[in-house]
Amino acid sequence: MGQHSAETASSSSSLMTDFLRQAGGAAVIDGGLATELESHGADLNDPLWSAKCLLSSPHLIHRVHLDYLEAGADIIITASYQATIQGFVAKGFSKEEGDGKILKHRPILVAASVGSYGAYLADGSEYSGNYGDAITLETLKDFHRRRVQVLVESGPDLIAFETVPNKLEAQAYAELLEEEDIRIPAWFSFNSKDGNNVVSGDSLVECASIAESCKKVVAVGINCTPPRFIHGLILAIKKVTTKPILIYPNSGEFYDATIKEWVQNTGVSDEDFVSYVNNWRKAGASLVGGCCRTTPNTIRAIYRTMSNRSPV
Ligand SMILES: C[S+](C)CC[C@H](N)C(=O)O
Ligand SMILES: N[C@@H](CCS)C(=O)O
Ligand SMILES: [Zn+2]
Repeated sequence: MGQHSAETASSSSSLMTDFLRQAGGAAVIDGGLATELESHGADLNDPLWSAKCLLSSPHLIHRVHLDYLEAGADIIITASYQATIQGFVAKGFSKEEGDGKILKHRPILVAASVGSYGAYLADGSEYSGNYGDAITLETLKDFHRRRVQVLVESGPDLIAFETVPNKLEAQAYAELLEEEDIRIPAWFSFNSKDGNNVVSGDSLVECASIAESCKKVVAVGINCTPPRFIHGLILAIKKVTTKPILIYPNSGEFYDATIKEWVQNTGVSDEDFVSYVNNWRKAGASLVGGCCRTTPNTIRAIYRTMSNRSPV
């Protein structure tokens, strides 16, 4: 490893720990972006899902990011989850456009979202992680390569590889970060539907170990997963990582991909969601927020609960 890349690796690895130290030992991540876009009237029944608003209503995205910052989020995640080169080309675009960067009034990190190949399929495959034998490590690296480069060129503080459903995609991201010599640190966030493995059935511990061994990864954790599973998942991740642990669960509701709606009205209320937060912190999570079906109210409540932060 040359001197330059050694320096990069060390500045990458300190970004999150420095940020957490400054924030008092823990930080708040924002909540569901798509959920809020919908509640402001956006129709996300589209192959691009929330990324459709980058084209049709960027003012709404701006508004939702500000709402989350006002609610207390220290880290906001961009609308690029389902923004893929292939998805925009299918809409008749060739090559253009990037994300704007929000003005910082206090230390804030902007995390560029990268949703999985399954998210691009727009059929809920990010909750199965079953891509079939035709999809190989190389396919996945090639699928993500250019979009990751485009996101990096837009200057985010972090790349958020989120809702990662299987081990193959985690491996693809880790190799891509190295091959493309990406200088922006990343987090890996997996999802689970059994509180034990990631959604494909691959071992969470093995997935988290891939994140652990990648120098460019500065935090590892779980998102878009029911709150009731989170405590056990944190304990599992803790066995294999020294990196900060992040969690941003969904409300606990179920996504029906055929009708593209959240169908069970049995989600966890904001109060209940927040009642978990101290336990998650004690279990070892230092970054806490919300994913689908959580709102600025959820984040405000998390922020209040975490206001007496102490180093972990
Ligand atoms: C995290 S899920 C709710 C995202 C949407 C899905 N990829 C779809 O397009 O239906
Ligand atoms: N960042 C995305 C996550 C989807 S699982 C969103 O909040 O809409
Ligand atoms: Zn989600």
